[in-house]
Amino acid sequence: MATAARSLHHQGPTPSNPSPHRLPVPSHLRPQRHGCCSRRLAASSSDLTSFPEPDPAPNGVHVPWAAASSVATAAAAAAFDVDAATEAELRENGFRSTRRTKLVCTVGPATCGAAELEALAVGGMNVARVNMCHGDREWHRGVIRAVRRLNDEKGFAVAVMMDTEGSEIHMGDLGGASSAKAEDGEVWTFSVRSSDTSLPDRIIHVNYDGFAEDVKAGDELFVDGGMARFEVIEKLGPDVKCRCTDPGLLLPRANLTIWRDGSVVRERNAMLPTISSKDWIDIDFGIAEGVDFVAISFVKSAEVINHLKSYISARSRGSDIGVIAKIESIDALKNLEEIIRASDGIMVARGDLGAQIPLEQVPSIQKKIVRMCRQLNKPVIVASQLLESMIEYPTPTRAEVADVSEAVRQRADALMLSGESAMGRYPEKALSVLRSVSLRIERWWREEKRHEALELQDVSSSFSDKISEQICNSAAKMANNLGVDAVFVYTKDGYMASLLSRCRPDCPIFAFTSSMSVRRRLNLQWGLIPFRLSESDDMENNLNRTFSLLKARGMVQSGDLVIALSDMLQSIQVMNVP
Ligand SMILES: Nc1ncnc2c1ncn2[C@@H]1O[C@H](COP(=O)(O)OP(=O)(O)OP(=O)(O)O)[C@@H](O)[C@H]1O
Ligand SMILES: CC(=O)C(=O)O
Ligand SMILES: [K+]
Ligand SMILES: [Mg+2]
Repeated sequence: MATAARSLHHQGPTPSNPSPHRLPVPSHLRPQRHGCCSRRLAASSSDLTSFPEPDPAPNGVHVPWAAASSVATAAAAAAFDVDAATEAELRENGFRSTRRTKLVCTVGPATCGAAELEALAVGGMNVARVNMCHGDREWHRGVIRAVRRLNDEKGFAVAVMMDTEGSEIHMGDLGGASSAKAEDGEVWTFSVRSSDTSLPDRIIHVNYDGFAEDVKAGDELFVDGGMARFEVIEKLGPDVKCRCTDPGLLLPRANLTIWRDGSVVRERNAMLPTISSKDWIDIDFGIAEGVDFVAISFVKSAEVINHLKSYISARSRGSDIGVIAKIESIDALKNLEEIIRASDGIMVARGDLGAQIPLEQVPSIQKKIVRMCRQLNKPVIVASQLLESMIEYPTPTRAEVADVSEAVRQRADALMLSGESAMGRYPEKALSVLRSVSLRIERWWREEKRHEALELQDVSSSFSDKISEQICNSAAKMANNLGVDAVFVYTKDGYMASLLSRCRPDCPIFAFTSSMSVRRRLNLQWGLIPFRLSESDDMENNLNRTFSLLKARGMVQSGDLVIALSDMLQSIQVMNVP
């Protein structure tokens, strides 16, 4: 592992001893389209200290939570938070119609400004993802802090996910060019020689030292899973000459996959560590900045997830960070179940997955992973190319809408935008397509009463957790049979809320927790509306307080039928809101 690790061009500390030093900041990685975010961030705070009145027509309109009408409510509400976008949705449509599928947006140059981030939050972004493959440290810091500021000042609860670069083989950055076109029959050179200056025409830098050793004449080279294809014709020391067989656009830092006789070549590159030296430094950075999730690229086994989880718990005392395993390699598929069990959530990273296995296998594998995650009670994100054409165009293709619908129908916890929100022309429109398609399919599901035949296996290990699980399974059944308006769950660590989410009940789940970080993490899970509430030990008191706070803000009404659960008491109650 150590030798392989060193052959990637990100030199740094070893995983067991990551040093806090910062990597140099390559200027070519700075975002191009919207320029410097930090400048915008600095200007945004002054106008937010007063709380405007609630907006009566809140769809898509910012409604600060503290807009509650009376002083008394404001004082009581100090111990109570709900996401401003959710509150708007609840008031407009009633809570039965809230969106259950969660939305993750990759932030990039098109969306890193404070105004663009706020527009995404208003549009329903539950999690903001930053990809450590792109952008520099200051840029990432600016985005993470801007999201935090948005949460603090405007009442959102957007979680932040940091996605590691991983030891993937990728091209360099094209010497600053935004793209390069490879034409049919052209000969290009892929070289491990690095160069600080821009490279001559048709020479592409590759970040992995073993590249020339791994390839053979006759191999196929896939750029970004097939955006362009080359055939290896000759090796000359560190240079590999290739002929373009499928013309296409080469983007900076595009991934490279080597294919031989119909399958992916995994030679020395199979030995590369899942978490590279640079990744460990990025993870330290993520811990320091208090991100909510770390997504690990190209996970091969459960071991690395376990290692990372103990690393994080040793380093980040108190604050817990969820570890998401990205399924995007053949090895991950071989060890799927143990990886899911070890992690706090899964991403079906269809981009790279589709470069490692035949494309026609991706849909069935997605379905299998989504199902397995539900069985094992782990949130699952379906990612990549959901609305790819919206990078360029303001409307999606019919095929894309069908793909999004299918992921919602499979009842994945979350859908993710990549390039659509990071560097596309229509980030907000793309998000609104995800939102409206999700709402439509979810409603269809409820109206048709298509309760799936999925028999949930037992998943909890301790006896106490088993009790919670039985309570949740029963509560979800009761909720559907009685047609209740909502299930309330009072939860310390979020586990009971996740067990309820797993049942995918017809009604929404109001999850109350006293922890801000638990609340943000619950934002990734299907059907949960996370609230922060400083709870007392007295359940009766909690309930009465919740009812009056929710009523004061127009989020429930007298007579609404509710099932209330508590993980502390392991209780279940059915009642009408007084
Ligand atoms: N911080 C950023 N700065 C500049 N461009 C970005 C940034 N984040 C994303 N992008 C652009 O958006 C595209 C899609 O983003 P995405 O995060 O899905 O990356 P990716 O490179 O396809 O890799 P991965 O497999 O890690 O998801 C990228 O290829 C890149 O062009
Ligand atoms: C999201 C990601 O990493 C992929 O699709 O490859
Ligand atoms: K990544
Ligand atoms: Mg990937």
